[in-house]
Amino acid sequence: MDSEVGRLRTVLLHRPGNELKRLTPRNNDQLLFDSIPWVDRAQQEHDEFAEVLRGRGIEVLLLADVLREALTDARAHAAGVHAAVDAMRLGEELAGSLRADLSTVDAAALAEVLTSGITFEELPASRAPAASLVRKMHHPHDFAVDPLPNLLFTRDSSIWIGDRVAISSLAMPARRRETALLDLVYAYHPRFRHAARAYGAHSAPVEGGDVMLLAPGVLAVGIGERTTPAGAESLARSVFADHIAHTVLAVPIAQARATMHLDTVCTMVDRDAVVMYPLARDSLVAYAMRPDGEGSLRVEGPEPFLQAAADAMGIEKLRVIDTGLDPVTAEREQWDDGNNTLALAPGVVVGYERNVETNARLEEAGIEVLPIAGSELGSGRGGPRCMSCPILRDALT
Ligand SMILES: NC(=O)NCCC[C@H](N)C(=O)O
Repeated sequence: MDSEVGRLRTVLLHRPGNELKRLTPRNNDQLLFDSIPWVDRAQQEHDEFAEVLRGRGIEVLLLADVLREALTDARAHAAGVHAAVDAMRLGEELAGSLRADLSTVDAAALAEVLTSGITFEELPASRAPAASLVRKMHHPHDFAVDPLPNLLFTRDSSIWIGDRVAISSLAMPARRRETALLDLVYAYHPRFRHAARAYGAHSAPVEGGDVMLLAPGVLAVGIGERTTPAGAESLARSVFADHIAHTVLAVPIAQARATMHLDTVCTMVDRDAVVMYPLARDSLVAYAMRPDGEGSLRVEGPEPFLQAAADAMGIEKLRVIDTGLDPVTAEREQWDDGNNTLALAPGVVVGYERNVETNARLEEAGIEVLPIAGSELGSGRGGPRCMSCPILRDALT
């Protein structure tokens, strides 16, 4: 895959499941949701999103399916149990007994534990109550295995670049275990087990929402709340070593919840066009990393992002679709992921229907917007791009 906008062929989504039912007003901040979603409606909205993609001939893979299928491999099952049970949290006694229990469950049940977590109350009653201080002292509703409600945002946890997949190293504690799940899927699912890797899940943090394939050979990487300079450098070294990119632009973004990833302020909507939060337009800068020809990097800049991007892409100008919004509407629609579109082909994007003004300006500029509902999906602060991991796109010709 070499761009953001080549015709999309295969995409990985996660239909939100029981893990969203774990969210409460006490834990939603820590679990990175801004409110408590109505789960049935979120699922309905997500089904509609998937249908829009299927309706355009795109193959939709669901994470729960590929995870379950991967876990039918005994090695994956063992790795899944290992990833679920944290002896530092549970103590040796309880960790040992939970490991023994999970080793006997089938792939579907293990997948459910890995995604939805398990509370102390849900642990088998017979397990180590006398020998486990941890079990006795925890509140029954505490998590023995944390749920992963942010699996919904498949964009962030793995990234396809060229014919390689990079498993992200996620920055926030609430998302770190997603790495292990995606690693299982790519290592053991028959469809993926021969996929070559890029970067390395144990490197410094890079999240997929920060990584943008501006053009064949050209990446932009947001640096902010999630992706660190060290992470961007690791990714650059890896893609240069594999000859799948010649330029990586590191783009500092505000370290704030509203702008947690580069794709919250900017996404590509055509080969040479982006939709961008107006305040970012003139303020974004980029540091350009290129191979120095001797196995290391050369870093230049900073210079204005739009110029650096156009130069690296070999075009005269990267068009910014001017949403022309007043500052208040722009801020509201940015918060509601108006700039977070998913391109299905050059000039065709999916966007949340609620961003009426942004979508109207995109249409005026000749971009076809396929609207989807997102009132509940958006409670985790992510739009169509965040909720999708493209696996295969046609090459840009
Ligand atoms: N690419 C994205 O911007 N993803 C959105 C992730 C939202 C999720 N609740 C998070 O805070 O990580």
